[in-house]
Amino acid sequence: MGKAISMDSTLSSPKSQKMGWAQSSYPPHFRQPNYPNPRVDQDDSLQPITDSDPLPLIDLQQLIPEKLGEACRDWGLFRLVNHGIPLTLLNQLQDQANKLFSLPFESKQALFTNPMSYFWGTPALTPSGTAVAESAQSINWVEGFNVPLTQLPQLQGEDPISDSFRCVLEEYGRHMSRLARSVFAALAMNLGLDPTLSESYLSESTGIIRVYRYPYCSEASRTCGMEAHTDSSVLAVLNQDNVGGLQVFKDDEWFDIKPVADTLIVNLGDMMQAMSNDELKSVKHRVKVNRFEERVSICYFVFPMEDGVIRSSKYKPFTYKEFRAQVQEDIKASGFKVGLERFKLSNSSISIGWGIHIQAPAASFTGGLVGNSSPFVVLPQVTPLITFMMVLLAMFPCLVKAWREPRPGMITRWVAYAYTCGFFFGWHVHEKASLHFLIPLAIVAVHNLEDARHYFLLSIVSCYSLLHLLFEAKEYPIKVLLVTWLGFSAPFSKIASVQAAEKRENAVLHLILFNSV
Ligand SMILES: O=C(O)CCC(=O)C(=O)O
Ligand SMILES: [Fe+2]
Repeated sequence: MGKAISMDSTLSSPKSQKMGWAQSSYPPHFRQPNYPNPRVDQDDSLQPITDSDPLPLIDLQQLIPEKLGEACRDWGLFRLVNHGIPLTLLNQLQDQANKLFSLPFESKQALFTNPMSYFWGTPALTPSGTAVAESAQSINWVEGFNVPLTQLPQLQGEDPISDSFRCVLEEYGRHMSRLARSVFAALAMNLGLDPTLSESYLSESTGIIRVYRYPYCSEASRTCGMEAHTDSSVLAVLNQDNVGGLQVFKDDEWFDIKPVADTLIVNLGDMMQAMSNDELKSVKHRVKVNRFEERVSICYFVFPMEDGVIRSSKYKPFTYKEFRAQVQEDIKASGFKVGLERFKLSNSSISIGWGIHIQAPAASFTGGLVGNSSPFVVLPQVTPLITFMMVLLAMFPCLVKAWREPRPGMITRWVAYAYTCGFFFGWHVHEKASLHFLIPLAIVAVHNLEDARHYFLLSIVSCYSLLHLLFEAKEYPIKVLLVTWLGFSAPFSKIASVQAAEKRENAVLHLILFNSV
């Protein structure tokens, strides 16, 4: 990389940003030339923890899995204290971020290239770091740098700003991995997760750091720094400056997550929720913008292995790669992330083991328990179009014959045949539909022994297929009678057909004799 960045001397101080002199460092969309200078009399120091802070507090030096689990079940996020990151490093990181953001807009675009990137207006990025093009574009009042930690060495070069940024991030990244590992291990223990899965469920090599700046905005009440969302990661660790603006949604209310000195915010993402079978929450959160001050935050995200399968009793097995692709598809199509809902098994889904889930069809008034589609476990799903083609194909010989030699006397027979095809191959055909072909067949059976034979066979099939509809105890005798009658009548039908065959043979013999005489 190593590009030398020329900096305007008035832009070199982060403080100059807060005084509103540095509009040229903002993406053009965020520049507000006529807006009065932001207030400069803000107290820059972070506040200590107070009793009024409702957030659960977790001490990393004394990590108690039960306490951690409770915080994550209840809030899906917590404030982390005693995290072991030196205060000097945290301050250096904030300083470096401020310096980087105060570079002219064009320089920032040039400085970070694939797979690192500079972005603005949306936090939704593709794996290569470019913004996902949303169909319904809603601008988020934010700019940022996306840095996959494994790519950090790429920032090494002669440019002093990006180089010092790299050094600080490398050290910070190591702390983040350590933190994520400890928190995940404690949560996994609390959930009773299989320890052999840990490696694929939390892959430290996937760690990325996002550094955000939320410019001040005259229309703060109508502008979103970052719209409400859940994170796709396993865990996220947020490090915010003293401005504030982060909010979480809990019990139908938005709570301010106040900046507190020397603490970090850890929040759970969608992957953690799936792994925990929805026991833990991927918390919904958003960022508000400030009318007078810009805000800087540094967020670390860690994900599962791309191709590792996540198994859960609440979701279909999926890989993080599939999840990410689905999120991007949804954002492109509708502007919104649908997230875990896309992979959810419905309440009527039954797990039969070996990772196989069957969607149990719901009973409906018209469809009965059969429903419109009972999914197969192994076979491909049959669609109405396929069944339509099958019915047409089965009817084809009959249709061709009827077309070539139209015989009105045969119409009942053909109707019976067409219904039989529909019964065998049609879409959502109930057993009772066998009456469709049995009734016309009964009519033609009176005149033709061949048809009578077909009628006899099909009426047995039809009667047997209807037996399960007689499920009440008092209907049992009817079942027995039906089966007995069918069983006894079979030999008679055989005798009748033999007699008929004999008659036919005699008739042919007579005919032959008569002709020969
Ligand atoms: O800037 C923040 O405090 C939060 C950022 C965030 O929620 C995200 O990047 O997903
Ligand atoms: Fe987030």
